[in-house]
Amino acid sequence: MEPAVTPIIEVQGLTAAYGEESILDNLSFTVGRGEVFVILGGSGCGKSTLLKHLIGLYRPAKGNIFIDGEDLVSSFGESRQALLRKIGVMYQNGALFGSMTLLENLCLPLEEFTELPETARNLIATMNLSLVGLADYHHYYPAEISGGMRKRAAIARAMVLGPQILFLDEPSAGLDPITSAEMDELILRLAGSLGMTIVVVSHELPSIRAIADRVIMLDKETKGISARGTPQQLAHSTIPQVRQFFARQAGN
Ligand SMILES: Nc1ncnc2c1ncn2[C@@H]1O[C@H](COP(=O)(O)OP(=O)(O)OP(=O)(O)O)[C@@H](O)[C@H]1O
Repeated sequence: MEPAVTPIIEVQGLTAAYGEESILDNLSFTVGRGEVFVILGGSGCGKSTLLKHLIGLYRPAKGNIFIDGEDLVSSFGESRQALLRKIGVMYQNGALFGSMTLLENLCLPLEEFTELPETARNLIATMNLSLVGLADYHHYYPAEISGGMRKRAAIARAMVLGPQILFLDEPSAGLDPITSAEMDELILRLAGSLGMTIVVVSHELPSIRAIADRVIMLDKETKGISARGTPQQLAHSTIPQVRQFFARQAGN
């Protein structure tokens, strides 16, 4: 028998609410190590809400989240900090500091969270910029580079502390098709070469088809997961709503 592999993320019975209003109800799923896992769904179905729970920004109304076998929900203090260090996040708008160069943006978390000397910090920051193809741009300010490059720089910053899991909120949003395809290639390269687990919130179906090992599709009506599986499985779903979602994009 194959040894059971602990999933890197395990969500059990997650209910998420803002005040009295529940947005997600009793969600359970796992993300395997090294997977590119996509959270998909229409506007307002709770994708960002789920992401914010997975990265520890919000605590669930009910349920458990295990990261690398450790309980995120009840963690606190130093062990919570250690757990959160396993996670890197790229927010939808990148959120780089405009007054700092790309290198300075990447050095900032290293200054804040490590005791490394400046030369080591610069080396790690430069290495991470190289990983996303921006080695030659380390002295540029965010406003001096394109939107796609800013997103790649934001991914490099999310990786600079060496997380095991990378969360990307809508990495292709607002990018033209070519730049979006380059973003897909980058995601596949990071997962393939570095073995990172990457959780992507997206509703860009061409991109989902290109990158996803597995997808969960959230449903606003039921507040649950309406479909789960590989993109190929979802394209042949017996649920018309899920099938239509994929078919619509295929016609574009
Ligand atoms: N901080 C908040 N307080 C109260 N309600 C919120 C808050 N954030 C989101 N919501 C509500 O929760 C629901 C889900 O929002 P969420 O942003 O998670 O959806 P989404 O799937 O990411 O949507 P989109 O694709 O449009 O970004 C929406 O009805 C939204 O209005």
